[in-house]
Amino acid sequence: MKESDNIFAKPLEKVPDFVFNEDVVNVFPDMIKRSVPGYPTIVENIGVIAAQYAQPNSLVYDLGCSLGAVTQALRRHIKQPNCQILAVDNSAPMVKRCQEYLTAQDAMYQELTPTQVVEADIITMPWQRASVVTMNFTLQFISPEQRLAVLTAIHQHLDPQGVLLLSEKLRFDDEKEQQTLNELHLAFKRANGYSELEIAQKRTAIENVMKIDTFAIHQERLLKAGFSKVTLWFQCLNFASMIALP
Ligand SMILES: C[S@@+](CC[C@H](N)C(=O)[O-])C[C@H]1O[C@@H](n2cnc3c(N)ncnc32)[C@H](O)[C@@H]1O
Ligand SMILES: O=C(O)C(=O)C[C@]1(C(=O)O)C=C[C@@H](O)C=C1
Repeated sequence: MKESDNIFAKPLEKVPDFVFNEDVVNVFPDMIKRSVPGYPTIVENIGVIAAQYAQPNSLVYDLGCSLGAVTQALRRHIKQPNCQILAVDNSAPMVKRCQEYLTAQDAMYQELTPTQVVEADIITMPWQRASVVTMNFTLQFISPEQRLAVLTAIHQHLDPQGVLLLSEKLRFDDEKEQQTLNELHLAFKRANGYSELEIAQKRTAIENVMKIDTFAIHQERLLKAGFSKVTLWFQCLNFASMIALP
């Protein structure tokens, strides 16, 4: 049963750093839909875009898969023969629940792309060649000093006809733009039923563990990692999704 997110609804003596634990897993579908403007559109169209780049007989990564929303979209849209999806997350409760959801999807639909869910750390795991890599609001939780190495490894293992699909919360160098889009994001959260207390406590919880960059920094880092072209295909308020070509 999908629960509604009220993790930060009561005043906390000390707000702990945000962790993708069992409590978050239980409310995650509600939390991310009410916190990330455009999330359903991004997830579904990652499936559409990935299907244009997936190569036959290749691996597809969903990095930081959480409960597998993107993995399920990939399974619905990718039709190339003999593709395999590797859904990766370093949260044990996320991996356990993701496997349960994918098993349920298997029971409802025939001939979905075979998928394996693994608990692993993107920073240290061994890489395999792939034609599609998705990182949907995951890189922002990896420490900034480790992001280039991760993206370089992804590029080195990416099929020349493949693609990296990267979604991130953005910050903006222009002060007025930052203030406007940040305020509109808070309005989005209020419109989705979050109280001022929940918004404030969630901000405190993520401020040390979720470090966001500008689009320019993402673009520069991706080009440095070896990607040839970075295209912004979607933005809703301060949340965006990019196509990075090898
Ligand atoms: C905002 S959630 C991603 C949302 C998900 N991709 C989706 O579209 O529904 C971030 C996820 O990244 C995972 N994560 C964070 N750091 C990681 C790491 N170093 N290795 C693997 N997974 C990581 C977290 O456990 C969490 O499930
Ligand atoms: O920026 C915020 O206020 C958020 O809650 C963002 C965000 C995210 O982008 O991943 C943070 C944690 C949860 O995974 C859901 C949403």
